[in-house]
Amino acid sequence: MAENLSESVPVFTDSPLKKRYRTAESFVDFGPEQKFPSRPVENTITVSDLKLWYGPVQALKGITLNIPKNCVYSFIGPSGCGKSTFLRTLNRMNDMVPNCKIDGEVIVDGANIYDKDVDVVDLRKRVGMVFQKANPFPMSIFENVAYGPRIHGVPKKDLPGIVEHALKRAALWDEVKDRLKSSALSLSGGQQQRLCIARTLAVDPEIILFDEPCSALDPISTGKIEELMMELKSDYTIIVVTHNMQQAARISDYTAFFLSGDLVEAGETIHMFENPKDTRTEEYITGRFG
Ligand SMILES: Nc1ncnc2c1ncn2[C@@H]1O[C@H](COP(=O)(O)OP(=O)(O)OP(=O)(O)O)[C@@H](O)[C@H]1O
Repeated sequence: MAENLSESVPVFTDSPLKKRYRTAESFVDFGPEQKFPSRPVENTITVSDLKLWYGPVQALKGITLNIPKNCVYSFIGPSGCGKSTFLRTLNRMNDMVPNCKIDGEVIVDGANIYDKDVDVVDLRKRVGMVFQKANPFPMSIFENVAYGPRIHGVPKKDLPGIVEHALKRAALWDEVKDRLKSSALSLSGGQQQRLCIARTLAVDPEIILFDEPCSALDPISTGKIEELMMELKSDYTIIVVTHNMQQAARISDYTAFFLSGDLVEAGETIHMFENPKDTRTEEYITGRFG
């Protein structure tokens, strides 16, 4: 079995992609012998012909995309191409935008999240979100993480265990375990972002949407969040909007490239960066535009 698998998978050793990025300022390295088995994947989100308008302006022009379970999926593309808009359609965050109209289907766990009877609060518990700028509540570290479970009716006696577990999972526990009653606003920017991740994890989501989670962070804090996203995919599906192509290449299993409201190309990250099918993708990832 193992032999068959190793025969059937492409092995990238000294690829043009590695050369390209090594000669640029980045540190992208897919490792000496990364293997990408063609395996059957189970999708957690299936999007069909999704269109979105802000008033008269069409921001998404018919997006069709499958997102597999337990992966990191990056959305890339130039400013204004619609990647954040698309991300927000996956847990109906655009519902709050006046004059926003949506057409098409987003199936999560077998049900269209745009059906009339969908409980949006429950949807956002299952599909959590971490924003560009860390936004802790002006309360203690403990209360920030306990907030979600509390409003979802978790008994008080269970909160300390949930908070500890979420903070450990967000790789923050060791840094805050002796100051849980301190204000969350006393944490550094990177710690605040990990606290926001812990807050999201505390309500036990299946999918976590990250909207440029590192854009306000220094390289060390960015590295910690990237490492965390890669660890979390064993239990969650991670979807991340990023402007940083090196980041997409470093952390994601799959990448989708958007341009002017269209999905130009999507697939395994290694294949997209190594051998893009569309010249517009190639131009974007090689820095010729955007
Ligand atoms: N609330 C809104 N009302 C009206 N237009 C909007 C709104 N949000 C986004 N848009 C428009 O929709 C288009 C897509 O925006 P979106 O923020 O999704 O792009 P993006 O690719 O995430 O950009 P960036 O990388 O700059 O964040 C843009 O033309 C933008 O101006």
